[in-house]
Amino acid sequence: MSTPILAGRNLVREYATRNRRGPVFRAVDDVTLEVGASETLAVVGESGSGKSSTARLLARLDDPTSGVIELDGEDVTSAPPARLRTFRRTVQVVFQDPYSSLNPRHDVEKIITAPLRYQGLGVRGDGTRLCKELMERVGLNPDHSTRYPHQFSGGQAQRIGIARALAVGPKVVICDEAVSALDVSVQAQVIDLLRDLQRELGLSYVFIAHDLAVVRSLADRVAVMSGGRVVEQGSRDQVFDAPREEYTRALLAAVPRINPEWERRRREWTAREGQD
Ligand SMILES: Nc1ncnc2c1ncn2[C@@H]1O[C@H](COP(=O)(O)OP(=O)(O)OP(=O)(O)O)[C@@H](O)[C@H]1O
Repeated sequence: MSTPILAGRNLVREYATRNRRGPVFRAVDDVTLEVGASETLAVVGESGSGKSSTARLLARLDDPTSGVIELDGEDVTSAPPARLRTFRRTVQVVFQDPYSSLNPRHDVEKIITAPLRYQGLGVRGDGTRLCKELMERVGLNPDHSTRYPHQFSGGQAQRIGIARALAVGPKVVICDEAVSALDVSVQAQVIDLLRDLQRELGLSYVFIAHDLAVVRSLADRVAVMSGGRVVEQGSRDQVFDAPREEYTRALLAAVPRINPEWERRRREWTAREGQD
């Protein structure tokens, strides 16, 4: 890989424990990850292994206790606000739960064009056209730009989140469990969309997931996390076909564990499918 487009080096994130005088809890422990242009790096691991905390650091939504974040080789760890705004033009995030990450009081056009307003890129006049183009691009009916999040199914709402991420023309999209709570068939459709977008736009993805089946169809490289550390990192084929670590072998062999909260959402969102 030439200079990675986004990298985290020796990242550490400590949280204070409930007992403030007690020891700090190290959720991310010396993690180094790199993603190259048009590449997908999958970060996998069990619940609590530190994936989301790492994603938040890479997205500059949280500050590392120590370590460095680099964009195109430039250290942006303590970037001033103006630089951070440019960073957000290049690195966007799609979150796990589309409903809680989309403002329920805003219509789709306002949601999708929000990052442009944040960037001060001004969307007056052509905001509607841009929104409709993006909606079409992610497989949504552009006539629904005046609808609100609750009027969409889970899969459709996640497409809105993807359109919003694309609005500023990013190079990297961090997908934090972006398809985990979707029904399996909807999951496959959203993954197909992500793959098409990558091909067309040359996007890089950091794809956070606990579901290895999902990762296999998308990843170029895989990093396996456990207890806040990266325990194994390699090409998709190496990690899947010849895992070096016992932990990875166990993860590959594990029967997917049902998370009751995701199951509840999955049922609720599935009920909304085909609503429109
Ligand atoms: N703000 C916080 N304050 C204290 N502890 C936290 C905080 N955020 C995360 N943690 C802890 O850090 C550990 C790693 O959490 P993280 O969410 O990064 O893991 P994960 O692999 O993404 O798991 P999940 O898939 O369940 O979200 C967990 O033990 C979690 O309880």
